[in-house]
Amino acid sequence: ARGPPAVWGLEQEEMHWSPEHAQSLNQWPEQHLDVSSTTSSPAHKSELYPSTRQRFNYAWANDDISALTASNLLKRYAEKYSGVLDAPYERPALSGYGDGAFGPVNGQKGDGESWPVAHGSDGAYPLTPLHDGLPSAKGVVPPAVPPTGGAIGLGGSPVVSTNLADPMYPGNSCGGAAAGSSGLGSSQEYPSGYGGTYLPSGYCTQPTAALPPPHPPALHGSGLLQPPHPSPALVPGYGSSGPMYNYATGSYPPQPGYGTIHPPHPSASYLPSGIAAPTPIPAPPPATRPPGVPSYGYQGAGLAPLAVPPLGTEAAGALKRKAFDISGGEDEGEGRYRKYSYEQPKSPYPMSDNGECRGNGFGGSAESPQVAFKPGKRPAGAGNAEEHAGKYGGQPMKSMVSPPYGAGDAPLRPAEPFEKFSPPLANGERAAEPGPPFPLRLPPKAPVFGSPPVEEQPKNVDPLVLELVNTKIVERGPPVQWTDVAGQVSVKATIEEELVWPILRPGAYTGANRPPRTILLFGPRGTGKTLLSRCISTQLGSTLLKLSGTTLLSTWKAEAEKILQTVFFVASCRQPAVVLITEAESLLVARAGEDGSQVSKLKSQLLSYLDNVATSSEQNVVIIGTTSRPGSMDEASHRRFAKRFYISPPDSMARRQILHHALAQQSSCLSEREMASLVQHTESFSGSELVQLCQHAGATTLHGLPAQIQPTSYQDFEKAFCKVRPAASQKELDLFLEWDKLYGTQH
Ligand SMILES: Nc1ncnc2c1ncn2[C@@H]1O[C@H](COP(=O)(O)OP(=O)(O)OP(=O)(O)O)[C@@H](O)[C@H]1O
Repeated sequence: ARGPPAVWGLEQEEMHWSPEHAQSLNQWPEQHLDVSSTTSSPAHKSELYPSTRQRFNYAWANDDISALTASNLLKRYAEKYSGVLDAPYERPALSGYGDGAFGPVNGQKGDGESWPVAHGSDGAYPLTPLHDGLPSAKGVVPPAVPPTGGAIGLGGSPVVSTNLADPMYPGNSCGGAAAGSSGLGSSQEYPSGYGGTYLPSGYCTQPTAALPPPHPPALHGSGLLQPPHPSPALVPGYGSSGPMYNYATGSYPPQPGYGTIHPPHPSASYLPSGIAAPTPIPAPPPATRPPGVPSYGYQGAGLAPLAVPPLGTEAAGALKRKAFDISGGEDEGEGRYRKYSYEQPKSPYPMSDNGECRGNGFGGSAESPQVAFKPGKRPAGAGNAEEHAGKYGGQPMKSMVSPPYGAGDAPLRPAEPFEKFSPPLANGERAAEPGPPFPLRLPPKAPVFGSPPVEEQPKNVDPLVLELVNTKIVERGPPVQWTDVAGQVSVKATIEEELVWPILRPGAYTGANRPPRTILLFGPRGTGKTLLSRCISTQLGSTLLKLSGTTLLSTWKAEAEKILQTVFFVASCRQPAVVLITEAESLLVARAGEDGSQVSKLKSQLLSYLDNVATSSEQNVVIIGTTSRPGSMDEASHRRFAKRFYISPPDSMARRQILHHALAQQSSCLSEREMASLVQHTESFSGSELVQLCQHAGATTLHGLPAQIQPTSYQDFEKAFCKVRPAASQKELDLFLEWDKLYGTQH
């Protein structure tokens, strides 16, 4: 038999293809099969060899074949090819294709040379395109997939198997010897390592006598036997241009049990024997990385993966936080917001209403033994206060290196206890400050906003203005922790989840929900908006630049635009940075006043910065605006802030905490009932007003006896109430609530 003509023509120039060849090949089935009858029973088609029926369709389709002839042919071919057809796909034709099938070995076979064939290629040709299991015939040898090991790779690739000198099958009694001597193994191009028997045992099942005769020498000589595989890639082991197996045998260590083998892939040359070339696995894009993937630096640094709450659960989170607020934080011991809350202070004011304290408005309580008030103790760690104050209180900062977010060993969150409220002391030192979670400055980065690096002095930045910004606007106050802000539990939780964490872990927050970079805090004066902003800056480990809108328009009016520009320039250079603009409404006022031209200029300048920060993905700059008059801003302005949080006056628990800690700074004697009354009478007081109230009450006592002898009493507070009143009326508070409903971010 001759090979199928359809695939031969590709190298016709090389093999001197001519129309005569085509004609003779087109007649190949008739000539070879010697068909003489056109009758064929359907029974023959369906019954005799149903499994191989399709493979011989070309015979049945011939009109000249008789049923008997066809039946005999089928039977004969079935016997002959049963071994081939039913064999695993790697077995057949490896030597059957031999050089006859694959053509010139390394391009060195001449057309006129004889082509030794192991056991004939007669059957291989017609079967090649029909055998579904023959990858080489179908052109599906996957050269790009290296075998995973010597044995597997060899077994899985028919081509490689052909090259295999298999000591396990030394005496191939069923043609193997012949193949070894006359097949590829004996080819002069192959060193001895490839010689010997290279047929797997599967060939033993094929009786040599049953194999069809080899190609007529005339076909070889005429060059008509072209390789059925036109692409050298399909013949990796033998193609002259195939790169896979063209290696010197000696360069590969012998494989145990298989003798010398070819390497799985050229790129595996650096690998020890038997190890497949690694398939490069592209790193998943950051957008698809789940939080636990170790490619992230902060986890690689040995930090435990943080369970980052998924975005998109805002509503559920808000509900939980609301529930927490409504319940007054009763579940805070177990709740997730415990860290945002003050620890419920144990009252230092026992029931001592027996008249010992002067001006006790509650009258004496005979049952209540009086216990002298002990001034509030400094929490543990107070010994570090001086050290800490020195660190943040005027001494030059030693460490100006940014926390290595995502790469270093620095904790991503400070390990603060989150239980104790320890507000900043009046003189700037901290009582129980655990210290900054990380150094507060970044190395200069390439700035955004189109400015050059900080090393290069920008031409359009006035050095004096730059100095002003560095000295007056860049804040160097003590760090503020979440627990330093009384109340606002749900706001703090929302800000941490939606702003702080995403900035600290950029890889964990990707996709459509870009973390907000612009926040508006609105509420009555003194409710802690600035304090909360400083806390956010601390949590981010960022530089804080605090700019007052009214100061910009009054004191610094002449240089207002330059200052605003320089503020954002410095922020860009000192990322991560928080630009806090207090009284933002003065810059974003809806209607222009007398100096409308300058205000509108500043307004558009600020709005462009807001847009820039919100859209740029390259920068770690957060803009926080605070206002106590949100209604005076136009909607286009306040909507530039991605989140708008209402910072309400403290609730009763927060008031108690603020009072408690304010009084801890001075000597006082208030019973629990007095404290409860105080909390009750200070509704709608802001935090700032509560602190003022305590200061006034404490100052009253100084007029008489020394403070340590005359602690602050409730009567002192009664007098102080005359001086300190809540600035926000109930009507104003209602307006805040209304505005919050309209424009505020639910949390
Ligand atoms: N929630 C609070 N927890 C603890 N202290 C508070 C709180 N709110 C206010 N204070 C006290 O009041 C002081 C002033 O607060 P802060 O400046 O943050 O208020 P504000 O809302 O920014 O005021 P303004 O609107 O005038 O800018 C703080 O330094 C702090 O001592």
